[in-house]
Amino acid sequence: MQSIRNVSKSFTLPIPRICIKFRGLSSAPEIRIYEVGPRDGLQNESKFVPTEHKIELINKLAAAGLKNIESASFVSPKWVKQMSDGSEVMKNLKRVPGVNYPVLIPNLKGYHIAKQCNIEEVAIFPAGSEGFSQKNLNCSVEEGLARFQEVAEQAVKDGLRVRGYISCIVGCPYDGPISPSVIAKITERLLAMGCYEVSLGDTIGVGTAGSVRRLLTEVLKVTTPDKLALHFHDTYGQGLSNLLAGLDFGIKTVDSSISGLGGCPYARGASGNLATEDLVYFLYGLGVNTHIDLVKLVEAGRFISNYLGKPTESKVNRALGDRFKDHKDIVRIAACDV
Ligand SMILES: CC(C)(COP(=O)([O-])OP(=O)([O-])OC[C@H]1O[C@@H](n2cnc3c(N)ncnc32)[C@H](O)[C@@H]1OP(=O)([O-])[O-])[C@@H](O)C(=O)NCCC(=O)NCCSC(=O)C[C@@](C)(O)CC(=O)[O-]
Repeated sequence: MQSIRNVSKSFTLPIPRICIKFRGLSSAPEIRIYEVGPRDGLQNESKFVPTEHKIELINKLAAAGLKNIESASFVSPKWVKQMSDGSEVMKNLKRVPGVNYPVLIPNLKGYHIAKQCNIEEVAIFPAGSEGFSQKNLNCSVEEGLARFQEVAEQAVKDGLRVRGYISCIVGCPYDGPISPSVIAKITERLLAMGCYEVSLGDTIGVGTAGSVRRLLTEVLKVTTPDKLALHFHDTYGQGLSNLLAGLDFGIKTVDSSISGLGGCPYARGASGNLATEDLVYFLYGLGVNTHIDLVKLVEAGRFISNYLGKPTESKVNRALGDRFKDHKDIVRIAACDV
C-alpha cells in the first residue's frame, strides 16, 4: 500500500471549498487526534473485552498512525469492571516509539497502581456539575478537584504529563444546562494544577454549534486555544458540527473514539464519542493531512465492533463497506475528487 506521505504528494487536496474559514490561518491547520476508544470507548461495554483483545485494538490503532491513544483507566474495579485489567494492558502493550499511551486516574490509589506500569501521561477528570460528580466519582465537584489536585501534584513531581478533562461541559443528565462560566473556572483550576491541556467533554452529547460557541467564548477568556481539546459524544449527531465550531476558535486537539464506541456508565443516555473514522475522513476533506491510514483505521473499527457483536457507529466505516481497499481512494472521495 502506498504510504500516506506519498499519497499527499500525488494528490493535491483542496483547501476547504466549503464555508469553513480557520480564523487567522490561510490554510488548513495541523490537527492532533487523541484516540479514546480503548478507554472511553470500551468502559461502557457490558461484554468484557479480554486483555489481549484490548491490546490488539491499541496496536491496530497505533499501526493506523494514531499518536495519542488513551489505553486504560485505573478507576475502582467495583465501579467499572471493564477497566479492571488496566495494569495488564499497560504492562503488555507493544509500545511504538512516538506514540503516547495515556491513562485515566480517579485518585491517588489509582495513580500508585498505574505508576507501576511505565506510564508517561495521566488524565484527571472532574465534572462540571454536582449531579454528575456525585454519580461518577461519589463526591462533590470541590472534593473531586481536591483529589485530582493530589494526583496532579504527584504526577508533576514524578515528571509525568497531566491532562485534564471536564465532563458535562454544556449539559448534565442530572442537573440540566451548565453555565459556561462554571466550566471556565474549572478549566483555570486544572491548568493551575499543571495540566498541559484541558479536554472539554460533552459527556451526553447535547451540545450544538451554538452552545459550543457560547462555551468557548467564555473559556477562552481564561486560556488560549492551544490549551484546549474538544471531546464530543455524538448522541444527537452534532459531533462534527460542534467540532467545526471549535476549530473556528483555533482549537487543534480533538478526541474521538474508534468505531464511535463510548459512553459513560454514570451518564444516563450518553452514547458513543465522535467516531475516529468519521473525524479522519472529515479532516482529509478539509485538506488536513492527518497522516492516518484510513484503510487500517477502518479495519481497527471493524475488529472491535465484530468482537463486541454490534454494528459500527461510524458512518464512514459503514459507507465504505468493502469497496475501498486503498487509502488514497478514500482520501479522494473525502476531497470530492471523484
Ligand atoms: C472515584 C471512585 C474510586 C470513588 O469510589 P468510592 O466507592 O467512593 O471510593 P472508596 O475510596 O470508598 O473505594 C471503594 C473501593 O474501591 C477501591 N478503590 C478506590 N479507588 C480505586 C482505584 N483507583 N483503583 C482500584 N481500587 C480502588 C477501594 O480500595 C475500595 O475497595 P474495598 O476497600 O471496598 O475493597 C469511584 O467513584 C470510581 O472509580 N469512579 C470512576 C467512574 C468512571 O470510571 N467513570 C467513567 C470515566 S469518566 C468519563 O468517561 C467522562 C470523560 C472523562 O470521558 C469525559 C466525557 O466523556 O465528557
